[in-house]
Amino acid sequence: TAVAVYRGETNYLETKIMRPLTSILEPFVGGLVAPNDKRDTIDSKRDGDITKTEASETSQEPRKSRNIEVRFVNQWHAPTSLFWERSEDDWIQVAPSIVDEIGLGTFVGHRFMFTREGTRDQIGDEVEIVASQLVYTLPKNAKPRSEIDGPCTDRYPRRCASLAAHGECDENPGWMIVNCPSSCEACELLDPAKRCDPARLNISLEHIWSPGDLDKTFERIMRDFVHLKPRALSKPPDGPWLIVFDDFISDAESEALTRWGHTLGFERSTDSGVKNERGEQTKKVSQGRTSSNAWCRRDCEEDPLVDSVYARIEEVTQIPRDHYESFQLLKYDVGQYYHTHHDMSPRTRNDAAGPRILTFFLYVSDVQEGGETDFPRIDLRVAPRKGSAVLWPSVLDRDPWLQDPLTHHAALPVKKGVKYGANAWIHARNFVIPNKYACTGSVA
Ligand SMILES: O=C(O)CCC(=O)C(=O)O
Ligand SMILES: [Fe+2]
Repeated sequence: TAVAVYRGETNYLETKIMRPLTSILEPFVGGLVAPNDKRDTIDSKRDGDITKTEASETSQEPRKSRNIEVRFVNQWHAPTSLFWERSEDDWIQVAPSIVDEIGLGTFVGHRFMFTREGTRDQIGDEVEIVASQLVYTLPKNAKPRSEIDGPCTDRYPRRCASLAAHGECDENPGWMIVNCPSSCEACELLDPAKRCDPARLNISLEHIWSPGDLDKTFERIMRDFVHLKPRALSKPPDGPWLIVFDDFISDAESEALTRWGHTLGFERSTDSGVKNERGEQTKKVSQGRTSSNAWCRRDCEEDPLVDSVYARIEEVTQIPRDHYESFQLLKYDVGQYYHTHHDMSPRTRNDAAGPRILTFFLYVSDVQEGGETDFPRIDLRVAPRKGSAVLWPSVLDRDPWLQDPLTHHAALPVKKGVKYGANAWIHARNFVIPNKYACTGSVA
């Protein structure tokens, strides 16, 4: 098996190298997944992606016998990510951040490319591994492909044409416009200002809450959902609302969420950086957050045991589910944590979906020791207990466009056991439509 050396993150990369084929093109665009490639006909719907990738790995078997270890050197002015070609015109990220260089196990004939860190923005040319060369350098003066090919060029020349012919420009417009603008004849929509204009997306500019609605929502929850055993650890006027539900999800629901996390594959959590000119948010391996996570989309979201959790959150918050991000499933091993942060970034006020206004955090497992959610500014800690949940606002009652700084929080390190959790983030406006059009960089 390949041995990876990656700036102290050996485990992460080893995992990626040993099973790169289990994760589909997820990291390319904030919140979006590549459409299933229609060239492969897949009978099993649920496990379609996995079936497909296993098959393509087998077909590469003979090439793997020519394993070599090589170094990739980044002399470009900014950090880059590295992608392999998994099968013809189908690329997958294998190294999220190369500041100077990394070593990787690979095989002769394998093709790779560098991209701008955390995006699919190709920098320089594609290169093929040859037996006589052990070092591959991205030069200082390498140019983004978009500068050479023109701004409106497909990133996957063959695949884009095929996907467009199968209607994916309408089915999956965000990923398709960003990656296949030429095949979708959508050059003008590459510009996020145009693509994400709320008027074009036909979404209301209104905030779901008027001033005063936040307090009313929490008061109603305390009054009407006694069977979920809500306890207000903090409430106005002494502090922000912070409600723990001792009984929020069933064992079956908890187990379904954990199972989905493993099926989809937990990957090291990322921070989001700047947006590029196509509106893609760059992603960096997070320093402040050492957990791993997976996004519950598609089949996961449709699982009745996940659907029922969504339905309960809708009932409790009275905010429709098209304001929610997909569940972010989290896993913390011993020593892993998330430093103090806020879930709502003030700059998201201008996003089509508006800022996050509520966090529903689900505790999906018991933890033997550690792993509390800590709210340092109000001196409160919530210990994880399987089936419980905590709910807090990210914004202020008197002006729900503004961040409430008192709900900064952290996940304290797990000391013993494994912690599983799930975030449901709720936005001021419709999230689903902007997300479909690649207008919600801020997924993680
Ligand atoms: O794990 C926790 O307790 C909190 C996680 C969190 O704050 C987040 O993912 O934004
Ligand atoms: Fe958080």
